[in-house]
Amino acid sequence: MNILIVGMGYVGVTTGLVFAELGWNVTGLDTDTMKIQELSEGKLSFYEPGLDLLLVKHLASQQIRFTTSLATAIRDNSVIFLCVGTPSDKDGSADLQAIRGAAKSIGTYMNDYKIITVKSTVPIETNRKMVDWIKESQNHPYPFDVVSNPEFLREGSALYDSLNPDRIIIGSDNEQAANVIASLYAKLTAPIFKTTPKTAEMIKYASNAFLAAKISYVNELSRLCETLEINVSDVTTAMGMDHRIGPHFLRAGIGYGGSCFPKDSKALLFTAKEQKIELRILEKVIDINDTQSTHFLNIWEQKLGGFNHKTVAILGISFKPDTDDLREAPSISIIQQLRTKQANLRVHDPVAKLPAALLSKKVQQFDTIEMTLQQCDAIILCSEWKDYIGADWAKLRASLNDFFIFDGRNMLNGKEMKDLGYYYFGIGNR
Ligand SMILES: NC(=O)c1ccc[n+]([C@@H]2O[C@H](COP(=O)([O-])OP(=O)(O)OC[C@H]3O[C@@H](n4cnc5c(N)ncnc54)[C@H](O)[C@@H]3O)[C@@H](O)[C@H]2O)c1
Ligand SMILES: O=c1ccn([C@@H]2O[C@H](COP(=O)(O)OP(=O)(O)O[C@H]3O[C@H](CO)[C@@H](O)[C@H](O)[C@H]3O)[C@@H](O)[C@H]2O)c(=O)[nH]1
Repeated sequence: MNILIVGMGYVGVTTGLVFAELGWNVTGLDTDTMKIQELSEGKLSFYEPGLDLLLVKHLASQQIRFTTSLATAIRDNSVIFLCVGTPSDKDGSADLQAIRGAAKSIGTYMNDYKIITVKSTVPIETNRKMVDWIKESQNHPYPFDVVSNPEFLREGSALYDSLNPDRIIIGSDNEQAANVIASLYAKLTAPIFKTTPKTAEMIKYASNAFLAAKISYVNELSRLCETLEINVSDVTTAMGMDHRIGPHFLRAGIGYGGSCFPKDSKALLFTAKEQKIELRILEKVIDINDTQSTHFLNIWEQKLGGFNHKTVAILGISFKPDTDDLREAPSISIIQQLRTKQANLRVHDPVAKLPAALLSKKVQQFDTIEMTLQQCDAIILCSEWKDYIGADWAKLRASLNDFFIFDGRNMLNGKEMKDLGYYYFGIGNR
């Protein structure tokens, strides 16, 4: 079967390469000609462990190819996966411009039966609307089915997650179309859950909002633990030993970021408001996340005696380790807050680069941890890269002017850092 993937971002590239790995013929399409040119040369436009090698492997095997030629790609492929972006609009709703654009192109260029599968995260009822958008743009009423197949991969472990999913959700009103999509995943061992398109759409949002809620729950708890002088990590480690709670997504920190939790929680809230239903827990989840970094910056400011004219190292700017994605990264909000407090910032990340608009005489990025820490008064850790966990903190002390470490991810051992002579403060973690 020939598969077309529309949208060559994190999800599209990973999905395409995974289908190539499973033995299918894949074409990757994007409107961004530069991206397609680079992919055709074996280069990724983003950092994601393992994908680079797989890209080179499947370019060589000709299991995957890339194009910007919409009409030909649509005609040549019977199964089309939509992996285009669905970013937040100003009002919090999902911007469906790219999805609608792709649907119209498919309607315009299709020449026989197609299964159009939506992998992008889209609001409830979008799959139903897709049918109308495609029909409106058809010159001839070729038959087609629209299937919802939401994606659950995490950045930083996209390949592993896609090859080892906990479940595969297939939402379709047509059993035959659902079976075709299920057959594409036959070599994976994951359970397949078949349902209606709108239930599939809801499963995606409900899952992300629940994971975000777990994080905001422990983040709010971390504020109380901080004042009561209780180590929140000890509390959550023990909580996680209860199999009804589970150990995952209980790490307190400066808040969740990334291209999904912030936008998807807002989009679900928008849908609820449209239906005049209150989702009060979700409202609080978002509010706690929006205020978490400021809550702890204020505490750290007091410990340090003010950020004014202090030199502060920011270690780890990506929204989580093993990615260079800065979308909604808490580090960016922290950098902006510290700039208004007149701090001088020295920034480091193993792969992510600060956008030029954020760089200035007072905000500079360096290539090594050692260079970054020169003459710093304090360090703020924003994402838990292994480079920081495994750093030689005894040696690094020599570069510093003062020894404050504010650990926004509770990634270092507080006792060990104090033994090395640092003033260590975490998130609800003394
Ligand atoms: N990033 C993740 O970890 C992740 C995980 C699960 C689900 N999702 C969802 O998957 C979708 C894609 O996310 P992403 O992070 O891969 O997005 P992205 O922004 O990295 O990539 C989207 C790509 O689509 C392309 N595009 C836009 N309009 C197009 C069109 N009409 N035709 C062809 N290409 C077009 C863009 O040029 C871009 O390359 C979103 O709905 C997101 O919520 C993302
Ligand atoms: O205990 C935790 C776990 C995560 N985070 C933060 O939460 C954010 C999101 O992390 P993660 O979920 O690992 O990464 P994403 O790539 O954003 O993946 C989420 O969003 C994707 C897009 O929808 C979904 O496909 C995935 O299932 C879902 O985990 C990051 O800022 C993490 O630092 C915490 O603060 N504490």
